[in-house]
Amino acid sequence: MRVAIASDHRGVRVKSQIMTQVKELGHVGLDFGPAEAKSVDYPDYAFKVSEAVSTGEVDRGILICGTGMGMCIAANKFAGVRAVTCHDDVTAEYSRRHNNANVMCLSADMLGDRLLGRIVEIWLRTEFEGGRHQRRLEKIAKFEETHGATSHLLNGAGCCNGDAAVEPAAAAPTT
Ligand SMILES: O=C(CO)[C@H](O)[C@H](O)[C@H](O)COP(=O)(O)O
Repeated sequence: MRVAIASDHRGVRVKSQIMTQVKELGHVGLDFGPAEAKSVDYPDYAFKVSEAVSTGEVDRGILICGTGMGMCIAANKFAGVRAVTCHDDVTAEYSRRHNNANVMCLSADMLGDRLLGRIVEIWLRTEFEGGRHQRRLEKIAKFEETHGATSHLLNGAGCCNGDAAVEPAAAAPTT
């Protein structure tokens, strides 16, 4: 599989550890940054990876920040992205078996290296079960389609460079 991996400043060390592991497991690991542990904003990196998953450029994404929570919130704004925060063997396994998660978010601050390694291995090797779970995911996909709350592409809006993604909406009249 092609796996895009990114982090914020808190996850840079863990990112390179996971990159090595992903390659050792026989996958193609793609580093979506950042290259150094200087303070950055996690949504910029979540958006890069989620866009790649959403468009099919990669099969899966792994995102690492302090808690694994902010990355997950940002990642789920993209069509077709099913991002989860995993913190143990069970969440790693069931996020695949039942949710067919295609983006996994991890905490660099709270999980030790051995546990992280186990979570990554389980998440990459566990298959989706389909069946009744497929029906449920189709309901989510349908909602996404009809409500159009997510965007497919960043369209060069520049938000991955830390700039504003879109022009601010016109200010509402105050009177
Ligand atoms: O989950 C997160 C965001 O919700 C992360 O913990 C971030 O890494 C964290 O918010 C970054 O905080 P910092 O004080 O700027 O390092």
